Amino acid sequence: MKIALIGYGKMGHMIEQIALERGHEIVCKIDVNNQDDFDSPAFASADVAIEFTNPTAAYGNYLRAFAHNVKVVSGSTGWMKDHKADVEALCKDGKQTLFWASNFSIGVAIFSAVNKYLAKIMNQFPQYDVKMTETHHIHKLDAPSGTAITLAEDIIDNLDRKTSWKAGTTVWDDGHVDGTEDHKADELLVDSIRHDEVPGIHSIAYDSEADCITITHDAHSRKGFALGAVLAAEFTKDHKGLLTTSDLFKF
Ligand SMILES: NC(=O)C1=CN([C@@H]2O[C@H](COP(=O)(O)OP(=O)(O)OC[C@H]3O[C@@H](n4cnc5c(N)ncnc54)[C@H](OP(=O)(O)O)[C@@H]3O)[C@@H](O)[C@H]2O)C=CC1
Ligand SMILES: O=C(O)C1=N[C@H](C(=O)O)C[C@H](O)C1
Repeated sequence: MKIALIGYGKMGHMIEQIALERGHEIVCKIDVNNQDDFDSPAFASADVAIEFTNPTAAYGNYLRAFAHNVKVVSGSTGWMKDHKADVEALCKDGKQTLFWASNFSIGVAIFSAVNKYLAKIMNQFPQYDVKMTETHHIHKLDAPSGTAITLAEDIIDNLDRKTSWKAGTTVWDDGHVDGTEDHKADELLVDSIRHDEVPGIHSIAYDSEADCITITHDAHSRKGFALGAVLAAEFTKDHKGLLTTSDLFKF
């Protein structure tokens, strides 16, 4: 299939490599310096555009792709709080197509199922309090991570004693700490750590006086995210509307 890349940074490069290995053609690569290429015949010829940029650029990129009727697969995080409703309206009844996931790795899809199941079980055990910690590289622009927010929303949907999530502290490599651990009992605290070049670690801990149960997903590299994004693009070519990983990985 023909793929356009929007954003040619760490993820864009890895997606290109995996897409070529899987026999796809990269018809166009758009970065900050060649925005006019959105209006090129090469971009319009793409079956799907794969977008990995940043929290502020993502939504505008979707609009530019939709203007040329190009379907989008995107992993950019941090834009949902401002534009979730807009995107839902645009993709209603398959008018436009966006496959978005806060995390494309198969491992996180499995981890997410375990997270939901564990949260349900914990309704029977009020002695455990739950907390989440995510760790990423120091270049990351958003905190908490998109994956942490998705996992937190899944806990809130399944564990009666938590009704919302709250960003806790962000601890930096130099020891500097932003934010506060203050939170109400019904708020799920999500802490962040920004360290070196860590690709992404998400840990959920249920702590009681007697013991602690922790589940962790630890990405060894960005390869799993990139492979998932290419699998999503292959799926999106033949589907319409607002899509996500639960449409792709069914278990
Ligand atoms: N869902 C998932 O599985 C994953 C999601 N992510 C998310 O994907 C996003 C990108 O991550 P990553 O590749 O590591 O980040 P990078 O910073 O390495 O790459 C982003 C690229 O997008 C470019 N860019 C910025 N603005 C625009 C624009 N308007 N149009 C086109 N390109 C633009 C940047 O250029 P410049 O540097 O010049 O600004 C840079 O080359 C982040 O939001 C991250 O959270 C990351 C990994 C996995
Ligand atoms: O910025 C990153 O690198 C990552 N971002 C995503 C997120 O915010 O959850 C996914 C992954 O953890 C890497």
